[in-house]
Amino acid sequence: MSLQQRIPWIIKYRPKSVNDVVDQEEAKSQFLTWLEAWLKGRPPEKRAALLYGPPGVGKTSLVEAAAHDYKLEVLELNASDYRRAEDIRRTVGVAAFRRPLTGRLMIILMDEVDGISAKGDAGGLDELLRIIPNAQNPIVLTANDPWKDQLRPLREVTLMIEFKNLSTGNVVSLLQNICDREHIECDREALRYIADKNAGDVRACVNDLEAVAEGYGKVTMELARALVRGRDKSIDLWRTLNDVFYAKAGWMAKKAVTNSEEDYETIMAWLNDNIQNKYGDPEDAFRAWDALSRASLFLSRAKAGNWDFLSYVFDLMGPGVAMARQVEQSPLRNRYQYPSRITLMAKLKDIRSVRDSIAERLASRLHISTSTFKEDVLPYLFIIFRQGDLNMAGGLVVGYGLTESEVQYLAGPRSRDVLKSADAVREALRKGSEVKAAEGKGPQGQPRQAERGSKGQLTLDMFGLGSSSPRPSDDKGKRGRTRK
Ligand SMILES: Nc1ncnc2c1ncn2[C@@H]1O[C@H](COP(=O)(O)OP(=O)(O)OP(=O)(O)O)[C@@H](O)[C@H]1O
Repeated sequence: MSLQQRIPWIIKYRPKSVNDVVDQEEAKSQFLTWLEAWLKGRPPEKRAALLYGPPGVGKTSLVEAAAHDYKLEVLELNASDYRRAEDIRRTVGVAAFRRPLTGRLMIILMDEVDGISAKGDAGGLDELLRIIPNAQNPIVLTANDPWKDQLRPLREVTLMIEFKNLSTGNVVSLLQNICDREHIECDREALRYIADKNAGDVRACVNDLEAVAEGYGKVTMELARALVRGRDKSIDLWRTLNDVFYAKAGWMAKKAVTNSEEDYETIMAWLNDNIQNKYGDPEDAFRAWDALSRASLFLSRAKAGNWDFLSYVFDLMGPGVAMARQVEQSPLRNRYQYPSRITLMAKLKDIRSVRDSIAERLASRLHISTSTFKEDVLPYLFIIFRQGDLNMAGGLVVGYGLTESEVQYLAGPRSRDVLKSADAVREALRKGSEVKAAEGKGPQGQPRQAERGSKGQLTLDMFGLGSSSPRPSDDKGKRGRTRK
């Protein structure tokens, strides 16, 4: 793994062994007794265990840690993705009766079974109930709230294991341990503050700790107070971005955007400006930006009253951006950056209108349709403006007469550099014109294009924007003009 990549602390410090799971002694003992019955070849009467309790207290961690200790495979599924009877049959149904090649047991882990709704299930729950009593592999279900009515039959056939919130003292020690291993200076009182604010949710605590430490290099009470109290905004946003960019599956990214306290446009602006920071591959980045621009389209339709479109907005902003990263690489290590004000405004106004205005103007210059432009040309413009040669980008700005907000759209965080480069191109063109004029006035009075090019001067031809093209708007009247 390259140094550029970083692993979020909740993954880095996930318990590797059952001993690392803190403060859940009773749950641990119940779960291990149940699992050991399986391992001894005497499957327990209840062949599924239902681990329940508040979020972020170690339910999933315990299952993964036990699998690690006993060298068992885990098949992890998300119940909300496996609602239909057919899906359950194809996944849990097959796995429950099959031994992996190692011949050892395989734990089937279904997260969030309380996400199964009675209405939308199309038989998923019934199918699960049919499989459990005969399963040949241990099935583990997790839930935050197992007391919903429709889960009653499931409660009857599973071993219910309760997980409680961790005590503040244990959470503080856990956070202190992370700080020590990261060599981060921390104030114990600040850790206590973070633990209190999150009321036993270790995932939230570790995320908050990382947000403070990563942003400031230390964890003081002052920082914890300022940041953790304001978590609804800054930390929630940070968490949303992290959960999208580091999502291992589409549903995780979707959950991140739907659970965020931020408004959709703000999340979009942040994602937009940080895609480049996180995705090193231009094609990944393009796919992510493309998904975002579609999300923006659906959002405007939703706001026009078609609220059904909101679910597409979530799909495109979350899984659309997360799954755009197809290469086998972790996101880059770069820190998140605040979207520049102009970008934010441009995005909030409407990303699409900027895109459409570029498409309309440039498509007619290139004699292609706007949809061909968007599909075949725009991706290259993104690459040139965001990662390519600045001189080329500057030339395109001048040649196509792009406005500042259009440059913002194409270049994102690099727009200032591109605008500067465009100024340099204008200046070079101006000087070129002066030379031309001077040569025109010379004794022979015969300036030759080829000679000027060979002197290394810039011309719009160099950018494929020769004089046959219509003149760019902000260049009108300047080309060929001489300065006295
Ligand atoms: N008891 C614990 N001991 C050590 N680390 C923990 C514990 N509980 C949670 N964590 C940390 O918090 C992260 C999230 O925990 P985990 O996924 O196990 O929570 P969960 O109870 O399954 O939550 P959810 O109900 O939201 O799925 C873990 O990666 C780990 O870093």
